[in-house]
Amino acid sequence: MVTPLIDIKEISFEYEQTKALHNISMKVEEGDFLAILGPNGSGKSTLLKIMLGLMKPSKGTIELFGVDAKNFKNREWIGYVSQKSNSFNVGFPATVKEVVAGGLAKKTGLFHRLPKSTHQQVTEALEAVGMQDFIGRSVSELSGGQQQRIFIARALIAKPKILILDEPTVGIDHQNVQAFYDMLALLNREKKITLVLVTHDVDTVTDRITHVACLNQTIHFHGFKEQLHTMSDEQREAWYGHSVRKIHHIGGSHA
Ligand SMILES: Nc1ncnc2c1ncn2[C@@H]1O[C@H](COP(=O)(O)OP(=O)(O)OP(=O)(O)O)[C@@H](O)[C@H]1O
Repeated sequence: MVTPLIDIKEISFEYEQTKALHNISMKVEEGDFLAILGPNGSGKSTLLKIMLGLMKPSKGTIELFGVDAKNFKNREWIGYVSQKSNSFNVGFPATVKEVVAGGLAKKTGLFHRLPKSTHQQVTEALEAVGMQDFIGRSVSELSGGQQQRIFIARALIAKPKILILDEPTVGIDHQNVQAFYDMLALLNREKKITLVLVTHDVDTVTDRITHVACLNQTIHFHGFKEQLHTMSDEQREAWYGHSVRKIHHIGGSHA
């Protein structure tokens, strides 16, 4: 049997007074392009942070690449682009090359001279996100969508096997969101990078993903997006409340 990249077993999580996640079990397999969907406050960011090993569940266990998260050493296998990465400090005059090369800092150490091979690695990472022509530009001069691609390149340069993105299209204008998801789908298909993301772009993301997880404290559905129509109206409503009509079309149901 193939080992899942992430295996979450019966986890729960509370923030002091707030119950955020309850008894969640799910696996992320190699090659998945998984979108975690849910209303505001449904625990999506919390779940990502637990997947990343940044927060410990109050109950349950999580295995990363078959190893208990507590003992997992190969952190570079898991890339993360946080929700706030594209709110870049415009006063900080870093170039695209410097920001992307920063993704190697864990390997080289922040203050070591970067080896000659770095330029090639930066170029390859930028090519993967369609930003190779911007290598010498100042990051603060780029649009929100371009900055987000740069931060993905920064995560990619460390050669992760899985990339986790928290609402990556925040700050990207509507017409560029489609192209952004196309770029992610290409990373998934051609570079074989497993992707997990949280998003509110239900309409746009649906064509590109392979799997969906519907979260609202518990998992209401997790599987191939084509099977989402097997959820009953009651299940959808329990998951998403009043906005349920908005997401009716996923998985081929046209209620
Ligand atoms: N640091 C924190 N301290 C206390 N409660 C928190 C904290 N972070 C999140 N919460 C609460 O935990 C619950 C889940 O929050 P979380 O940010 O994971 O939801 P989300 O689905 O990512 O929301 P959104 O779509 O609005 O970003 C919410 O009720 C939230 O108010």
